[in-house]
Amino acid sequence: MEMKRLSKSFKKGELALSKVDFTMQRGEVVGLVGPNGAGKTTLMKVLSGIIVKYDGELIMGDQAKVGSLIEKPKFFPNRSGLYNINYFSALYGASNKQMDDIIESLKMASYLKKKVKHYSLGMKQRLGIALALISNPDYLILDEPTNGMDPDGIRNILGYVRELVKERNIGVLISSHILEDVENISDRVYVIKDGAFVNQYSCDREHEQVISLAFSEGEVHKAFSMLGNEEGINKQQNLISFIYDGDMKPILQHLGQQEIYPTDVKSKSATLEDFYFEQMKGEAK
Ligand SMILES: Nc1ncnc2c1ncn2[C@@H]1O[C@H](COP(=O)(O)OP(=O)(O)OP(=O)(O)O)[C@@H](O)[C@H]1O
Repeated sequence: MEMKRLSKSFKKGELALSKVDFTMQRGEVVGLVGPNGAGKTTLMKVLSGIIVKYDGELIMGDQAKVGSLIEKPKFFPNRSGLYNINYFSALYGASNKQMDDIIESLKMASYLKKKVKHYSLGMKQRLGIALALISNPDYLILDEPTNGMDPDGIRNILGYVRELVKERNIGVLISSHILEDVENISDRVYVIKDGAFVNQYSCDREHEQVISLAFSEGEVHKAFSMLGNEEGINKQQNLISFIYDGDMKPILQHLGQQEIYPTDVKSKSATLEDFYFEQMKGEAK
């Protein structure tokens, strides 16, 4: 699935998405993160065919099917979950065996006979995922699928999505504000801000470290101005931190030449969260 130079505006002169290039292969999980209003849902709606008026070129394999869970899916609220599942299964010609597998994997059996209007948010999310899978899609688009779920539920859903990718070789695009979840499940993550992709994060970048250097109060400002050209550098009180993938020795020697020595040096593996805040610099945390 490929999207070239996607632009979308809802209001004249205001672009919700601006020249976005996107690709997703079958067999991979792609994350999508960004602040409220960045354009995540709009992109997902275009990719899943809910929004059909846009500028740009969407390229998809012949007869590729897309299943999606975006915002509030349309259920029959006065009917049971089972009724909803049977209704949509009949519509898409899904087999009973296929539906039984989905129900079992999503652990939905205990509340399937309840009316959907009495479902909790997490139950509705699971039903939405089940319905997105009924058409046996090649690509699955999930907009905040773990919203409203308890920790057990989140683990179950994310584990299930990973299994689906492996067993059925589908491609999954998933958004969430829980960056740790996105990092755990994705192969790579697009970071979107103000309707444009600002960067991409690869989830196997183990080599990158977040370095934290502590300085005495008298020296922290001088150290900051000396290190100021390190990418994504941050200063909080007497701590200076930045993402770094090289040898620290030259940096410490550079400071040492001015007789500035950190009182403490710490490093930890960089995470999606570190990367995200580096990209969002200037935004409120
Ligand atoms: N139907 C619509 N009519 C008018 N403007 C819209 C519509 N849908 C989205 N927008 C605008 O497009 C921009 C992107 O919205 P979108 O819902 O894609 O953001 P998002 O990244 O999914 O945000 P969130 O994290 O809050 O879900 C916002 O400025 C929003 O107000």
